[in-house]
Amino acid sequence: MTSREASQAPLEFGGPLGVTAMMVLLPATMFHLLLAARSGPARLLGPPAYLPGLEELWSPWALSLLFMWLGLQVALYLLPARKVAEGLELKDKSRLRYPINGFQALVLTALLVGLGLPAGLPLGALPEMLLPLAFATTLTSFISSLLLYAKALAAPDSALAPGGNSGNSVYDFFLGRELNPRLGSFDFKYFCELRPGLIGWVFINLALLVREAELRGSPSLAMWLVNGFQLLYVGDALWYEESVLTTMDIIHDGFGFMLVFGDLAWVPFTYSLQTQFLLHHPQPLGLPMASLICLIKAIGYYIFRGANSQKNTFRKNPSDPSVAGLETIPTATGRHLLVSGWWGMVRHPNYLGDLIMALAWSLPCGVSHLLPYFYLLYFTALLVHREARDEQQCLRKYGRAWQEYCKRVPYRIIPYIY
Ligand SMILES: NC(=O)C1=CN([C@@H]2O[C@H](COP(=O)(O)OP(=O)(O)OC[C@H]3O[C@@H](n4cnc5c(N)ncnc54)[C@H](OP(=O)(O)O)[C@@H]3O)[C@@H](O)[C@H]2O)C=CC1
Ligand SMILES: CC(C)=CCC[C@@H](C)[C@H]1CC=C2C3=C(CC[C@@]21C)[C@@]1(C)CC[C@H](O)C(C)(C)[C@@H]1CC3
Repeated sequence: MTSREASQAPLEFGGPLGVTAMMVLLPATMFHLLLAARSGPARLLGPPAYLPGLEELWSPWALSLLFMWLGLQVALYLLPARKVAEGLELKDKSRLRYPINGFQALVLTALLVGLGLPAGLPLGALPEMLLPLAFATTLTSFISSLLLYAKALAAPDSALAPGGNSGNSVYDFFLGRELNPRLGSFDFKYFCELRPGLIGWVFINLALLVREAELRGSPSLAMWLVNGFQLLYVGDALWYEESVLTTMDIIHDGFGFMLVFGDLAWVPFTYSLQTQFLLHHPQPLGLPMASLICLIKAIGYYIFRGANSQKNTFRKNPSDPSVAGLETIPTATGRHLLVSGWWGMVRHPNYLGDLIMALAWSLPCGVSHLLPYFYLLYFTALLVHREARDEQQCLRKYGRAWQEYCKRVPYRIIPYIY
């Protein structure tokens, strides 16, 4: 698509007004959740228990800690990788190369933290710093997005993202003008999508567990479960790091405020909401209920991993024995669409598995409060919207073959319901 064609593409997220509202509402929601989790009533809806002053939000220490963390993750990204993968073909027919060493970065970070703890690393003090850390990360996200936008103004047409190149500067700042901003071989979007925020989320969870042990003698079963489930999710994302190269975020979306803030701030500070809630609102959890929750998580993970792996294997090598027997329909592009197996059940089985896992992350927090279910509610909205965006893109890509697929597999995410 030329930049002129792209500028005529329909605007998403409600256009410039919609994205302006999101740039205010997303950080405001994140701070509301951080404050609500530590307040007595822990209300999801309604005004915050109190409004923090600037002295509670701004801390040079938090900013230094954030930069040390980003520096560590950059250093780990630059270490030799077990594999270098190629991305999908770009407009100019070239392919970018990406290091596959995210899991290694997680393990090395864990080793460093593990060695640091007996040497006096005050991990249990981190929960007290969440508010200033989130503030520093939000400021950093705004400034980095501005720098990325300025960099993109000088980028050639072929480097622009299909969506974020409308000509409206507010809209393009939010969606991101450039598809794959890089400094040399360092890829900002790929780095941010899987490293500082995702790995940061695991260590924020761990810090909350350590703090609970300091306060109450030992971590609760609920805290162990949420930590374990979310560690599995992040470990899985990094183990299968290469599959992120075919997601909408990497191949379609530019790198603007939405993904910068989403990756760096939203993921670590709001996805850890359940463990934040549990620190301040301990919940009793018996073994029978814990076993049931583990079963729900296992079912969700089975569907999520099965569906994602089936599609990735099929896209890489359709004659792989694990997918060769599946029924498919041809498309004019030469590619095929799966119509049996996981992708014959609903059109987004991976979303279904992800949503079931999201439920399992909230259940250990009991049913007395709505707050720990925020992730499930937000994630449902995000996936319903994402599914609609993906359908539009697939319809454009595959035309009649996509319509045929929709006829053969009429449900989007939940069999017989939606
Ligand atoms: N925790 C979080 O915050 C988030 C998690 N996620 C998770 O990320 C994962 C990836 O999601 P996402 O990037 O949205 O998209 P998907 O992995 O669902 O990929 C969609 C693409 O798959 C291909 N496809 C669709 N149907 C078929 C079919 N029948 N046969 C073969 N290929 C098909 C199409 O691309 P093509 O044909 O070009 O290959 C389509 O564009 C999901 O598990 C999701 O739940 C996503 C967003 C946020
Ligand atoms: C509301 C808001 C700030 C929107 C930005 C959305 C981002 C938070 C998400 C967009 C796509 C994402 C993905 C993951 C995390 C959340 C964001 C960045 C992901 C890395 C989570 C782990 C998964 O296994 C995944 C690798 C498939 C996934 C990729 C998409």
